[in-house]
Parts: sequence; structure tokens; C-alpha cells
Amino acid sequence: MTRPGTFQILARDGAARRGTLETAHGTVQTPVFMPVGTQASVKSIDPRDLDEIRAQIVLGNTYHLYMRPGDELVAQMGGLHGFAAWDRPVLTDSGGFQVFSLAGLREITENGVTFRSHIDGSSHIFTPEKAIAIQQNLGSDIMMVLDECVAYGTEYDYTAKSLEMTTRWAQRCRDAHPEGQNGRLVFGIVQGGFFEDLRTRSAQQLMEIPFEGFAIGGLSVGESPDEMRQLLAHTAPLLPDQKPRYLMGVGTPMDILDGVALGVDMFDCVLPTRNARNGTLFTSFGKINIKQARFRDDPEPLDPECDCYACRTFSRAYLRHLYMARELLSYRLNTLHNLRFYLRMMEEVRDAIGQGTFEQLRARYRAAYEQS
Ligand SMILES: CC#C[C@H]1NC(N)=Nc2cc3[nH]c(NC)nc3cc21
Ligand SMILES: [Zn+2]
Repeated sequence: MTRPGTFQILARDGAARRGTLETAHGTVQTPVFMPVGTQASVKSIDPRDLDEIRAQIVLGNTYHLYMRPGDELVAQMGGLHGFAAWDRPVLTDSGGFQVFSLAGLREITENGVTFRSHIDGSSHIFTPEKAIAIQQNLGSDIMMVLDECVAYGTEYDYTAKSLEMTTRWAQRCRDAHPEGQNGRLVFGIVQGGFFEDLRTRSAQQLMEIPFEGFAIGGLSVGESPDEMRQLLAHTAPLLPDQKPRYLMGVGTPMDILDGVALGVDMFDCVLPTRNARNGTLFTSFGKINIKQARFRDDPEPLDPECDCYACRTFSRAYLRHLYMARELLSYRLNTLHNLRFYLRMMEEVRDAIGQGTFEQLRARYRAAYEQS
């Protein structure tokens, strides 16, 4: 088996790259979209479904699993792989973002971040070492460093100081899980808010540390799409060409295609799973909402170009009925479809990069999605 952490670029099309990333649980074809399974489950579907829609790697959350059921319990049950019967790669976020966006009352010191559980209000502290220890207990194949997530709009001086601490925390994370240890990988997270010089400083400092990959954090936190694209265009090329680049929490189909065009290799977003539960479905002809009356007696498949179980088996009329009746099957079929849409788009992206036709693919999706 090729050494975990090995990242090979197989083809390029402009700044877009097609590659493979080796992990302890198998090879990931990039660019890749990672379904989000925050609490050790991709809501409403099971591992067999994930296999059927050809998901390669799923995302779990340190904060949530530490809170419930507890990372020690998950370790006892064989890590996320044994616990959730998922034998492919898992990436776990460090809790950095969740503590800053979910938990109550926080205090940040050099040692770590103290916070109150959003479940029962109990007090906890995440240090860089603790964040790594939790991810080790979860059996994570790709661990994220603990970062300080500054809110959109934070002023320059605070952002500058914060990125320095995030770099010191990143070094402590790498020290807590040295390069090559049991085939697990650790990715750094570039911070610096919306200041290009601070993003450059953060990237330069992190690249001094031997991470197997680098994430761009602090985007899709409330900025405009143009601001995100501009910051991404500045930051992505700064990162090592020979290592995977991961854009956290992104995004819509167009955000992902624009990210690929700027050299990003990995993405995760709750959009396909969250939208499935409110009836918003992604199709080859744009976004629709299945509850619209026009689908009431529509016998056609949701998306004739989609190969998922929902599109192969049921009509739009049936999917609308399930949604209006709040049947649990609605969540499952809509989720299967939305995730398959994202995963199929990434399959087309990888093929297009290999054939040098990525820009044509992007234009095709833009024609269907620009306005939505
Ligand atoms: C500031 C910062 C930052 C990043 N830090 C970590 N650890 N995880 C993230 C997850 C995200 N999800 C979204 N959007 C939904 N933006 C994210 C950003 C981060
Ligand atoms: Zn489908």
C-alpha cells in the first residue's frame, strides 16, 4: 500500500488538478466532495447508501462527538469506522469552528479555548493536544488542527494576533501527532480573516510545519461570494502545489467548481444534506423545490440525468407527496439524490480535468446555476 499522505497529481487543466490522496483507509480521488456526518451519521442514510452513491470519504465533528456520545466511548467501539460501520476514509474537523459557532460562553487563552456545552451547559476546555487526542480516539484518517475562528468582519489587529496563536496551536497539534504516526494525517488551517497580507502570513507560517495538507478556513462565514472568490484566488496559490488543498464548509455547486478552477482539491458542505430536508433539490437543470404545486401530478423522474435510486424508481409526484406528508422516506430519498448530484458532479470534474475540458463543464453548470 502506498504510504498514507502521498498526494499524486495525475492531470492539470489550468490551475485545476486531478489527483489521488492516500489514507490509512484507502485512496481518495480528488477533487473530492465529502458528505458531512457530524454526529457519526450522514443524516437519514446508511453506509450502504454511501457506497451506492460512491461517497469516498465522510466528515465527522470533534466537538459534537466529544459532547455526545464521548470520544472515549467511540474509541472503545472501534473508532468511527467500527462504531458507524464505515470502512472508508474519515476526516474530522477539530472543533475550532464548532466551538466558535455553536458553544456558549467562551474564553480563549494561549493554552486553549474554554467553552460551555450547547447540550447541557457544562464547562470544557479544548487545547490543541486535546483536540488531537479526541480525533485519535475517533480513528480519524485526516485530523484538523485546532484553530481560532475569528468572526467575519473582525478588525485587523485582533486577526493578526489570532493567526499567530493559531500557528502556535498548529505546531502543538503536529507535535501531538508526529508526521507518519499510524498512517493518520494532520492538515493545517490557514487563517487571517479577510486581509490578504494576513492570509499570506498565516500560509507562510503554516508551511514551515510538515502538514500532509492545508485547509483554507474562515470562508463561507458570512462574506459575499465575490469576497470569498477573491480571497480564495489570493490564498490557494500560496499553498504547496504538491499537497492537497481543502476549502472548509464550501459550498454551492458553483462555489465548488470555482474552487476547483483555483486549485482546490477537497470540499465539504452541509448544503446537499440540509437542503434535502427542506425539499430543495439540485438537478442538472438547476435548483428546484419539490413542494411546488407544479410537481403534484408530474410522472417524470426528478432528474432524468441522475442515476440515483430516487430518480431511477420514483416520480416527482411521489417525492412531492412524501415531502408534503412529512414522511421520513422523503428525507432519505432527497438526501440520496442531492448527495449523488454533488458526487456525480465531482466525477464529471475529475474526468474533465483529465480531458482538458474543465472550463466547458464549468460553463455548463453555470448556465443552470448562475441565477440560483
Ligand atoms: C474561521 C474559520 C475556520 C475554519 N476552521 C475549522 N476548524 N473549521 C471550519 C469549518 C467551516 N465551515 C464553514 N462554513 C459552513 N466555514 C468553516 C471554517 C472553518
Ligand atoms: Zn437522483
